[in-house]
Amino acid sequence: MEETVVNSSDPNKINQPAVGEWKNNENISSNDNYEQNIVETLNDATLNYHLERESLIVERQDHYLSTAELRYRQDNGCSSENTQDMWVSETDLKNHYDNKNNSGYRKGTGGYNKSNNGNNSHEKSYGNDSTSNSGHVRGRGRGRGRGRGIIKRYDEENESFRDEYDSGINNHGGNTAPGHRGRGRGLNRGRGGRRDQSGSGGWYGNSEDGHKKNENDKPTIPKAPYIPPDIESEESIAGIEAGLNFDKYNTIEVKVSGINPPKSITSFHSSGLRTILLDNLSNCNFATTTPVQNYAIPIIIDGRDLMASAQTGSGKTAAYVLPILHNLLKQPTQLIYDEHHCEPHVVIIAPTRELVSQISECVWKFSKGTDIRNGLLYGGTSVYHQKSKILQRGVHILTATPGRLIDFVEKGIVTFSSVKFFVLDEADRMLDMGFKPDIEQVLTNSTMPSIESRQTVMFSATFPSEIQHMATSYLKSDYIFVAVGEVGGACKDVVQTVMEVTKFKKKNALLDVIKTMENCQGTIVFVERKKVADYTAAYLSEVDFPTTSIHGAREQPEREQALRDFKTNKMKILVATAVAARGLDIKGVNYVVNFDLPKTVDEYVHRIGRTGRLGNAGKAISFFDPESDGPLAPELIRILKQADQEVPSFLNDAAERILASPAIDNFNDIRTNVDVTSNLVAAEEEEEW
Ligand SMILES: Nc1ncnc2c1ncn2[C@@H]1O[C@H](COP(=O)(O)OP(=O)(O)OP(=O)(O)O)[C@@H](O)[C@H]1O
Repeated sequence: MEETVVNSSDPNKINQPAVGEWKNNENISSNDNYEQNIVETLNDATLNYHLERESLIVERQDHYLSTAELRYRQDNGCSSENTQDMWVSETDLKNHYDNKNNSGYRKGTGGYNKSNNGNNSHEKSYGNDSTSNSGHVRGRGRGRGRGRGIIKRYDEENESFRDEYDSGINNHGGNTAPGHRGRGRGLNRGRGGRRDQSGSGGWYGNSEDGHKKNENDKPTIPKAPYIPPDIESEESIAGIEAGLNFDKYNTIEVKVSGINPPKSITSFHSSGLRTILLDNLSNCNFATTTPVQNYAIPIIIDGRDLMASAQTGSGKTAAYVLPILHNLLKQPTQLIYDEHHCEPHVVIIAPTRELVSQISECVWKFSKGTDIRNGLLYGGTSVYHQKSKILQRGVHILTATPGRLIDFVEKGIVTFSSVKFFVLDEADRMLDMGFKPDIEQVLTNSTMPSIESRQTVMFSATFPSEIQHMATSYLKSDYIFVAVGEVGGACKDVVQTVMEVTKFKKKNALLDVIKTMENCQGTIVFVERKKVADYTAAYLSEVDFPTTSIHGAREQPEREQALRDFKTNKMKILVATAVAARGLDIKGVNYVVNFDLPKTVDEYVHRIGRTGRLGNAGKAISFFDPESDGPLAPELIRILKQADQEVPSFLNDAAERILASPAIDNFNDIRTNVDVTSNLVAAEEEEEW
C-alpha cells in the first residue's frame, strides 16, 4: 500500500496549534476536530494501516524532523533549523488518547498536558505518556511543575509505598525521581525524562513525580517492582530444531587435554544418564548428541573439573546441565534452607539477565518430574520476590547474574556451604576484567567450599589464552580441557560478509541491506551504543520494519518484552548492544547485521553466533569502517579464513595499514590493546545489570 505522508510544508494542513495553544489532554477525544483533520489529511485507510501495525507515520519534510532525527542531529552536533519542541506526530497524538501501544517504537514529541486544580497543583509537560511494553516512547520537551500535598514514595527497603508530604515548585524537564531513571537537562527545560520501573513506556520531559498532580489530586504512585513471569509459564519447551548441517558436527576435530580423561559417549542412551533425564531429553526433541555433549557429559559425571570450548549454538548448556542433574539425582543430599537463607548445591553464573533466565529455563525443562528445585536471581527485578521464591522451598540449582548474587550473599540470604558444583557460562567473559572482581568475591566467600571440595566447570565459545591460563587457578590441577574445533572460531554455518561502510553511510546501507533480504524477519542488528540502538530502532520502525531494541538502559520489563516480541515474530528486527551478543538462543534468527563492529573478534564470533545455530544456515553482514575498525582487521581476517569465508581486499588493505603502524608491533599487541577498550565499552553496557 502506498504510504501517505502528511504534507507538512504548511503546518495549518494538520491544524498544528501554535505553542501555548495546545489542547488539554482531556479535551482531545476521538470526535475532536483535531483528529478529524488528521484523518482527512492522512486518509482513513492509511491511518488504519499504520495503527494496525503500530507503525509510525512520519513527516518527511526537513521542517518536520522526526524526534529521532532531531535528537541524532543534536547529539552529533549537527546544525538543525528545526528546534521546535512541540510538533506532534499523528501517531503520538493518537497514542496520547488511545494509550495502547504494545511494542515497537513510538516517537515524536508528545502531547501537552496542562492541569490546574484546587490544590494548587499545576503541571505542564510535553511528552508522551503511554503504556508501551517493548517499544520505546520517545519524546522531548519542557516541563514545569508545582505541587503540594501528599505523595506516595516508594520505600526500597520495605518494598512498599509510604505517604509523604511534599510541596514546592519543580521546574525540571527530564529528571530522575526515586525509583526512576532518567535524564534531564537544565532547569526549566529538559529532555529525556524517566521511565518507570514496571515497564510502562515512558514519560519524557515531565515534571517530577512528586509534583505531578492530576485533576482529582491523586498522587502519582510509582509502579511496583518488576516481577518477571515464571519460567514454568513459558509455552514452548522445544529449543531450536537441528538444521541440515547438524551431522557435520561429527567431522569437527575435538582436542582433549588433561590426565586420564573419561571416554567420550556417542549418544544420550549410552551416556548412563538417568531415565528421567532421557525422557525429558526426548520430550525436548534431543535425539542425537553434539560433540561438546559427547565429551563433557562423561567428564562431569566422573566428577572432573572441566574447561570446554565449542562453537556457538552447539549445545554447551545441555552439556553441563544434564550431567549435573544426573549427579545430584544419584547422590541426593539434604537441602538446607529456612526463612532467612538457603544453601544451593549448584551455582551457575552467566553475564546477562536474559541469559541466566534462558539457562534456568533449560534446567527446568531437563529436571521436570524430579525433586530438583530451581532458582533464578538477576537484576532489574523485585528483590523481595526473588528472595521469597528461593526461600520458600529452598533451591538445589541457583542460576544468577553476579551482581544480584553478591547482593544476596552479602545479605546472608544465600550461603555457599552446600555447593558441590560451580559453573561459569561464558567463562571468558566472566573472568575478564569486567566481571573478574565479582567472580573472585564469590569464590573467595568464606562459605564457598575449596577448589578440592567442589566441582568447577567453565564453558564458552571463545577462550583467549590469557584467560584460559588465569582460569586454571579456579580449577583442580587435574582438570580437563576440551576444545571442539578451533578455540574461538566462528561457526562455519554462518556466511559472513564484510562491507566497507563509513560512519555516515551506515544508516542508508542498513536500509539497503534489509531491503535486499527476502524476508527480514529474524534479524538482529548489533550496535555499540545504547542511544544508537534507540535511534536505529526508531528509524527502522519509521520506514515500516517493525523493530524493537534491547540494551542496558531499557527497563527490565521492556528488555524482556522486546525479546518476547522478537521471538514471537511480532517484531521482525531486534536492535541490540552487547547485552544480546552472548548465549541468547532464539529460533529463526536468519541474519545478524553488525551495524557497528565490536572491538574484539571474540565478541564478533559471539554476535554472529546468534544465527547459524545447531546446524542451521545463517548470514552475517558487517559494516567495516576503516577509520574506526582498522585494528580489528587482522583478527577479522583470521576468523574469516578459519571459517572458509571470502576476505575482501579493503580488509586486507586495512590490515596491512594496521600491521605497518609503528604503535603496534605484533598480533598480540593488537589483541591486548583492543581487549581493554572492549571491556570498557562492555562495562558501560553492564553497569545496570
Ligand atoms: N543434542 C541436541 N539435540 C537437539 N537440540 C539441541 C541439542 N543440544 C542443544 N540443542 C539446542 O540447540 C540450541 C543451542 O544450544 P545452546 O544454547 O546450549 O548452545 P551454546 O553452545 O551454549 O551456544 P552459545 O555459545 O551461543 O551460548 C538450543 O536451542 C538447544 O535446545
